[in-house]
Amino acid sequence: MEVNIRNLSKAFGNLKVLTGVNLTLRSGNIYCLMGPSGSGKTTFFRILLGLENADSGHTEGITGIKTAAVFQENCLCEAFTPIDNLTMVTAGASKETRKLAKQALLKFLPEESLSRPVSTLSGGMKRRVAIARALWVPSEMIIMDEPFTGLDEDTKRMVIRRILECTKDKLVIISTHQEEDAGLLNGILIKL
Ligand SMILES: Nc1ncnc2c1ncn2[C@@H]1O[C@H](COP(=O)(O)OP(=O)(O)OP(=O)(O)O)[C@@H](O)[C@H]1O
Repeated sequence: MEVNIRNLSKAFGNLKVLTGVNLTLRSGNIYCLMGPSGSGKTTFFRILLGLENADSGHTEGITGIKTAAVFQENCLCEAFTPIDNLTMVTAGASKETRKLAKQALLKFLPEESLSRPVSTLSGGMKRRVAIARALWVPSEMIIMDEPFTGLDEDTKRMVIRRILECTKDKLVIISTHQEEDAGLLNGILIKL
């Protein structure tokens, strides 16, 4: 799968956020999107996800592809458990599905945390649930907006190992402020 982004521009009033962005993104790669705060990383993701319209330019190859995302705000259902947060994004919540969701989450979190409401988890634990959910849902493309925020160094490295294991044939785009993350992810650097 190949996604082509051609001459993409976006402004909010007088503020030019994206100006003539040209990129070709291919499955099997992890792209690390870097740029100072306010350079338009989230805006770029929102355009790819269809949540925002570009002012000009276009994207090819993205219509209809299954996409998973980690947003900066986690976007979890706080009253529900981590297991519920995974099963609710896939069809059905059979015993078997719940068992698989639990197995997926155990790679990220201690067992005791999986059956209490997300609202009782720490910030870093919530982040891990959001990442586990994006890796759990069937997808061809995964977008992660600063997924490592709030994770300590060891946890970040564990999460990166999981991302590498789970995304082999997918197109993955991850924004980060740490250039070393691109190295850890064997990622291709994109500077905005
Ligand atoms: N809906 C909006 N209306 C007006 N301005 C907006 C809107 N969305 C984003 N902006 C502005 O566009 C600029 C880019 O924002 P964006 O969130 O894309 O940056 P970012 O690179 O993701 O930043 P950070 O690294 O801090 O998350 C910022 O100046 C922001 O205030």
